[in-house]
Amino acid sequence: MLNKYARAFFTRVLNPFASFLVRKGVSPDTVTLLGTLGVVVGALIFFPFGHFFVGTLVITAFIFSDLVDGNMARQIGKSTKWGAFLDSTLDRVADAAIFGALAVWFAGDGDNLRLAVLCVFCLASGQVVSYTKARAESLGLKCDVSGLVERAERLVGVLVATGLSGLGVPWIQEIALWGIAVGSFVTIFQRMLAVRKEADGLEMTRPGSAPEGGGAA
Ligand SMILES: CCCCCCCC/C=C\CCCCCCCC(=O)OC[C@H](COP(=O)(O)O[C@@H]1[C@H](O)[C@H](OP(=O)(O)O)[C@@H](O)[C@H](O)[C@H]1O)OC(=O)CCCCCCC/C=C\CCCCCCCC
Ligand SMILES: Nc1ccn([C@@H]2O[C@H](COP(=O)(O)O)[C@@H](O)[C@H]2O)c(=O)n1
Ligand SMILES: [Mg+2]
Ligand SMILES: [Mg+2]
Repeated sequence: MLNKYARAFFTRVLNPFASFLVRKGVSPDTVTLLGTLGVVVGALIFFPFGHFFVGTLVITAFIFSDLVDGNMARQIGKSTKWGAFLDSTLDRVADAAIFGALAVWFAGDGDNLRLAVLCVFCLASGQVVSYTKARAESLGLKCDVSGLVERAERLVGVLVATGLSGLGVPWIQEIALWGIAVGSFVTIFQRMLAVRKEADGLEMTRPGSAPEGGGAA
């Protein structure tokens, strides 16, 4: 949903900054790499020690690089397959750092095993959500349904709630984590059903055709 409705707005807002970086000769890949590094370092330095508010601000500052890199690539007319691969792969790394660092806090000084497990579930289910689309596309199948909770929802949910929790708002983080966990679980099935439909449709038009791209796991 956010991807559909908020992306255009943020693209317009970030456009001047992306143009500035292009003029300075910065490459989209550099922005992808530095943005991810900032998110990972911000998450690992602050969240495992319970510094939720500052951590959220640092991560938020870097996470918007994910919208800037693609914008820059489009401005210079160099949207490459390598860039798409790098962007998506590092998205997974950033997501793992955010939810993993929160899990470390809750399993340790945060002393809340339920939330630690919930963070691990959010991490794992979020990665599966992304994998469904990546695997479908590698098989030449469309995964047209975005689903209830995509990456933007996961990030906004966890960051807003963690930032507010750092300011002392009670329960907000637990509510957001449950929302992300349930939403991601539903999204996995939404995407699997969509791909199943697409695969069945292709099978009807090309019965008995050999599976494509079967080598990858
Ligand atoms: C007093 C308040 C204290 C609290 C402070 C809180 C501050 C934090 C506030 C906001 C955090 C904002 C987070 C920013 C979100 C960043 C968005 C972003 O990068 O999203 C990435 C997403 C996807 O990008 P890609 O196309 O590059 O990636 C694809 C994706 O990874 C796919 O994964 P999947 O979805 O399938 O799981 C892969 O399949 C694919 O391969 C990959 O390419 O980009 C978008 O979706 C674009 C839309 C972004 C919308 C951002 C909206 C932020 C909006 C508002 C936040 C403001 C809230 C203010 C809160 C105040 C609190 C009351
Ligand atoms: N280093 C990069 C990063 C991205 N791209 C291209 O942009 C697309 C992603 O756009 P976002 O707005 O979601 O960042 C991606 O699919 C690539 O085509 C790139 O070329 N190099
Ligand atoms: Mg990007
Ligand atoms: Mg990305």
